[in-house]
Amino acid sequence: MKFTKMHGCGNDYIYVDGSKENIPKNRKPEVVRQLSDRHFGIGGDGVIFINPSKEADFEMEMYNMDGSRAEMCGNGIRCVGKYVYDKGLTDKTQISVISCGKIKYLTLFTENEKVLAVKVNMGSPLLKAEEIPVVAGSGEVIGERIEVDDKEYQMTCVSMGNPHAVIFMDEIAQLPLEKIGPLFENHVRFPKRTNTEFVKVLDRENIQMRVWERGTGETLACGTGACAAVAACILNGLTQEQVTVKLLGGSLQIQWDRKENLIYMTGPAVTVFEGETDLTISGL
Ligand SMILES: N[C@@H](CCC[C@H](N)C(=O)O)C(=O)O
Repeated sequence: MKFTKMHGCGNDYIYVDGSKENIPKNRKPEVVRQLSDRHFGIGGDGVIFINPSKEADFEMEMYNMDGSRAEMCGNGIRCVGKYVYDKGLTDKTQISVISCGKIKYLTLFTENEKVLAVKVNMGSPLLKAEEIPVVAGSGEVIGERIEVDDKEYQMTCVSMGNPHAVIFMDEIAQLPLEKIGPLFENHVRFPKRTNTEFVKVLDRENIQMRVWERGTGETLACGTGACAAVAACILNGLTQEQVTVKLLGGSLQIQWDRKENLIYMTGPAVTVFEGETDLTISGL
């Protein structure tokens, strides 16, 4: 099986051309776990299949490291844009990509025929509790109390197609994410589990963020998480509409255009290496 290893701000995935590599859908979770393993596989935060689509230019089929499917992936979709352009699968610099039935629109920024950065219209954030989903009284979950490991936190919940709980903190550098991350992810209030963003507001234009991702653990960056964090900042009156999100692996520019109610994400997309792997080890 041929693959390309790519990352966006250090959030690294294994990219596979689904039109060429025919892996049965029911075997994908197991193959994903094996390929993502950083000791016994290629290593990555998960696997993304790029498939043909009738509704959009391309389809993104995204899996977390544990083999679970995710509805959307912000860093991943920028790399999909780079993959299809750099490999000549399109010559357009404005493309559409569908994931789990939702179409996103990408603008590709190129230099010397290669994509360096991508701006994505990530659509409107969903704020109603049942849309996220989070167990709460009806309406939006903004600065609501949640108890984790005998400690009280205030969370703001946002769906960017996938679920996010945003927690504001004065300090995040020393936070024991390995301990508290899984407790948020699997908390009884999140029926589909959750991604959790721990955010320190630096000023009205800059925030710092660490993330515990559903199905993967702590990653160096999360694009949908950065969008959710900025939406949460604005809902809590903490920042302006255009914000730089500083993550462990780099920075993303996020804008929530309140008039159009659309979130735009701009950031890098990088190819690390290409290779071929023998899938017979997983019995295929
Ligand atoms: N890292 C991604 C999000 C990947 C999916 C997430 N773990 C989930 O299960 O929802 C991003 O950049 O958005």
